[in-house]
Amino acid sequence: MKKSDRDVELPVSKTATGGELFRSEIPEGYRAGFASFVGRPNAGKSTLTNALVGRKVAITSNKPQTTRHTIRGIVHRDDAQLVLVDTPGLHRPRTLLGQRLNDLVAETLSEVDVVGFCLPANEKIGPGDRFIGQQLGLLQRKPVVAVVTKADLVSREALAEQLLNVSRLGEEILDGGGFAAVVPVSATKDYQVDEVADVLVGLLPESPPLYPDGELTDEPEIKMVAELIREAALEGVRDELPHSLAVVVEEMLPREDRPADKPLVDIHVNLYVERPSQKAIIIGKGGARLREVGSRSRRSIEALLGVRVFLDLHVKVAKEWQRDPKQLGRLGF
Ligand SMILES: Nc1nc2c(ncn2[C@@H]2O[C@H](COP(=O)(O)OP(=O)(O)OP(=O)(O)O)[C@@H](O)[C@H]2O)c(=O)[nH]1
Repeated sequence: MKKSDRDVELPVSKTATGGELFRSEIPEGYRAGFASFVGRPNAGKSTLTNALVGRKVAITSNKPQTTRHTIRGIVHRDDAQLVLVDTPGLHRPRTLLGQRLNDLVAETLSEVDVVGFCLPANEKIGPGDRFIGQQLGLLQRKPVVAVVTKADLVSREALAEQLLNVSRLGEEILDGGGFAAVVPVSATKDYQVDEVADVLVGLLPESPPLYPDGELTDEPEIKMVAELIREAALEGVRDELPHSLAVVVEEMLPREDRPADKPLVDIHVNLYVERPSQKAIIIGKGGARLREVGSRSRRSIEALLGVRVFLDLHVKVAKEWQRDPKQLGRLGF
């Protein structure tokens, strides 16, 4: 047994959700690395990520130096640690053009160990898939696993046919033998989710864990929650609110008097903007936008924490907070 260099001696720690997340022994043959799901919108990437990460989630916002991408979740297993990250270039190819896309693809090449290319079982392979596939073709020697999602929506025959079509696509777009594997999955019916994890883990390098299990404390958990809310709040209004939004989790506590099998975490959050006009943007007409931000981020927070969450969002104006060191400190910058 060997220990990771980074596996610092921490006391056994409990998260806000009660999970025990410390492990000091690393078995022989342990694998760890980064994977990223790509695929056109609606392909099932997020649902699969959530299903994989499930309750075993450990959240951390301490990004290791090897990646600048957002960590969606970490699958901790006895034999491996699979870190699921976003690769923006492949995620939303249509918003990027030419060189920039190529750069992002090259960046991905150096930063993830394996790519999971999601293709829905119930939809024909289309130009969007092909486009992403071609970009993946530029990732020389990077294993690409084709994940045929939403397998529950089609018959066995249709699934078999789609698997064949996907394999053919792999041979067409990837040099040297196509996809490393083609795996059907249903994230909502929990069919083959572990299989997807096994295949991805099998393609990771042997390595000690990138994130010590025991590192998880409430602090990075809170940062991650803030990051998720910030992302949801900026969705679609990034241009109007470039860097003017700070999210502060004021309190995150398990609610008392809940049955043990139905825990609930209360999260109180302030969103700070610089101007009243920005506040209006965040809140939206009749509060509609803020409600949407709340429900969208609540879903991802619940997936990450593995518990139900009550999310209480407030928007406040903190004038010119970016230029005021005192305010910056208070807002966690
Ligand atoms: N029946 C079924 N539906 C699924 C499955 N996985 C995802 N879906 C549904 O497909 C839709 C899209 O899933 P997402 O996981 O949001 O897809 P995505 O690829 O992350 O989408 P973007 O964020 O737009 O890129 C949602 O309505 C899911 O509920 C599955 O295994 N079975």
